[in-house]
Amino acid sequence: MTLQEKTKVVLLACGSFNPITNMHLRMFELARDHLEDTGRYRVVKGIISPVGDSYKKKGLIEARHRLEMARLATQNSDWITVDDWESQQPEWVETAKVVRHHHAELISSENNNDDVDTVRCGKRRKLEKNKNICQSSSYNKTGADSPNLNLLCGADVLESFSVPNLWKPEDIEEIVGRYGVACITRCGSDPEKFINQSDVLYKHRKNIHVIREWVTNEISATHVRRALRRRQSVRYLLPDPVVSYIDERSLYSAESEQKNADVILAPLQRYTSTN
Ligand SMILES: Nc1ncnc2c1ncn2[C@@H]1O[C@H](COP(=O)(O)OP(=O)(O)OP(=O)(O)O)[C@@H](O)[C@H]1O
Ligand SMILES: NC(=O)c1ccc[n+]([C@@H]2O[C@H](COP(=O)(O)O)[C@@H](O)[C@H]2O)c1
Repeated sequence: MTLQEKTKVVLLACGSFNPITNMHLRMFELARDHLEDTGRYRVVKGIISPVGDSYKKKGLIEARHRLEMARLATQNSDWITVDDWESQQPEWVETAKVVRHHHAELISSENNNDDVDTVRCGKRRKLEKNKNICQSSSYNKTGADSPNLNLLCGADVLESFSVPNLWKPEDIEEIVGRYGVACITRCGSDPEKFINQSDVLYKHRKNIHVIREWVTNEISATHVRRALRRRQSVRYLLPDPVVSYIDERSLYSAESEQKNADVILAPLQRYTSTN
């Protein structure tokens, strides 16, 4: 299969990123290697979409800080970008809607003959140095193919599909059926078993790429926030500029961890109250 015949893929990661960790960045690299190793895909862009404040997760600090940390973490990447559309919405936005929004943006940039890879990240010059992406950009102009948008997530997110009142069944169907998922394994997770046990996931199993992280790695934002509250070092768990950003503003404390402590998570609130 020639480069031009491969399906272009854009990876979209939705999450709290409270704060962004090296594992969040590694997810993108793992997924790109895995998809490109199949010989069928060309990963042209990664998008990080931090959730808005109205998600109301316990300990969630303001989106402007989470966005800025994600921007600092990706400033040297030539393919991963940060997008603030989701976090700017006045209400919490379902992930299916976020995926739909980004897919519509991709299609519209294709139709406008924009470079899918560069249109919204403002890193045109840097990207043009990347031969692979340069070729894919010129290919876009022919309009010969349209990119796939895959939701990039950890296995915990996939497994959360079965939590009552957390996800609408039609949203799950849309995410896995229409777009597709790139799922990174986490300690204690068994995504293949989970897919087998779920009728909707099994039906769309060809759209779910399970990507094994062999170097089992439990860097989690929860662990990072805990270490910060205890004044322990988080260096090498987060990119250096993110560590400095947090330190300079003392972003995480016992007090910040109590944010939203008495509030119900937005999806639970939305779906429980409409039932
Ligand atoms: N160590 C990890 N291995 C695989 N996936 C991960 C890992 N850490 C985070 N992710 C994934 O990154 C995405 C965004 O993560 P998010 O910030 O919402 O979760 P988190 O790091 O687990 O945060 P928290 O600990 O605050 O719940 C999710 O899809 C999550 O599954
Ligand atoms: N029904 C839904 O669309 C739904 C439910 C729960 C979480 N999510 C999303 O999953 C992501 C990860 O959330 P957590 O940080 O809680 O694991 C967030 O972006 C959140 O918006 C979506």
